[in-house]
Amino acid sequence: MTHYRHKLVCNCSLIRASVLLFSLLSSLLLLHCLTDRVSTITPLPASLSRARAELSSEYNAQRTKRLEPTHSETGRVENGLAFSNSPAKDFVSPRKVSPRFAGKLSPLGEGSKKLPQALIIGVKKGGTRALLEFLRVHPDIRAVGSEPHFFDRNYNNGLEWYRELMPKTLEGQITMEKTPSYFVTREAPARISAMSRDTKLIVVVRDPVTRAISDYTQTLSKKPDIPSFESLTFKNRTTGLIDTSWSAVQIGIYAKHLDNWLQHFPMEQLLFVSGERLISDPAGELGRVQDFLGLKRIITDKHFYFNQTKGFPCLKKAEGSSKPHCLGKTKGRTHPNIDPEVVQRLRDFYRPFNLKFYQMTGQNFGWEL
Ligand SMILES: Nc1ncnc2c1ncn2[C@@H]1O[C@H](COP(=O)(O)OS(=O)(=O)O)[C@@H](OP(=O)(O)O)[C@H]1O
Repeated sequence: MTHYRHKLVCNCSLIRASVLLFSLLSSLLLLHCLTDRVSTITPLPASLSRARAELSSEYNAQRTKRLEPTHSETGRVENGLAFSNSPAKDFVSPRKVSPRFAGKLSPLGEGSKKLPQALIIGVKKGGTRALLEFLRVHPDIRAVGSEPHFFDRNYNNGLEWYRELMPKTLEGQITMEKTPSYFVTREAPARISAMSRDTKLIVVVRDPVTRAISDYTQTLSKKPDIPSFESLTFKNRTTGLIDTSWSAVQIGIYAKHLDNWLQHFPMEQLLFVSGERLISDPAGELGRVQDFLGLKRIITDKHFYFNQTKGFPCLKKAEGSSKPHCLGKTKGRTHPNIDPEVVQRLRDFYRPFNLKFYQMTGQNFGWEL
């Protein structure tokens, strides 16, 4: 009996020792794995990366807010382009990140800066800021907040300079930027094609007459002493000859500008977004854009509400935020009243170009002709 009890005690100690040894080994193994995870960050499979990206979306938005330069009236960069999207100093362990602090740029700073695969190339005052802000809600899109003006003003800085401006992206995410002046820049198509022949190009177009008035309203807000819209429209008011060298008029000759792009890109690589429908049916236009970019239709009706005070659709939640977000007060300015005769003269001027543009794009934009 004593012998049996002794044997039982021995067995129990042996089992206890084995359990202890096993748990010690498991802890060591776990520690090793964790160390390995931090020192060598291997890219995650696309689906996992995306899931993580979605989880960390707010974190990124908060960072982006801190890092992005402020925009001028025109949405142009005021404090230079050299801002960074590199990981914040206030490192947050991914396991500690609550969904509230999620971001497409993971707190580990994963991903890499890539040249854009898609660009919003125009048109000025078409609604380009609204489109970009709406698109940024998509977890598979990462965009530069400012306008880089690389293919017009900053081309001599080189592609590496341009790439440095881009936010980091994970596998499967699309890098984007918007610079509305590209559409009217003669050299832009060849330069973009030299970067990549596969670049997807998005153009937000708006009735050229309203666009011209919007353009003028913007200039007037900065230089209140400029001549009237009516006098700037004409080379000679008595003969009624339109001044096509005035940029406010020139930009709206869409067919002419498009012709230049078609020398370098096939039509399938261009998408035309209606600036008017972007206001009346933002989800509808965003659906087309997501399809064009080969993305899942994530941005839908549920993301928008119509803000009566602003008079425009706004986001229920901006990228990574839980708060409603409308564009700033430089978007949706009140236009001055323009002499109806001048407006009519401009409509007559644009009619043939608009018809040509409808024909080229195979889309009827419904502008008053
Ligand atoms: N959701 C929403 N909120 C506010 N504004 C909106 C929106 N959607 C389109 N728009 C129209 O966008 C026009 C400005 O166009 P852009 O952003 O392309 O201007 S810019 O070229 O970047 O300066 C701006 O032109 P104006 O109304 O003349 O100010 C707006 O009509």
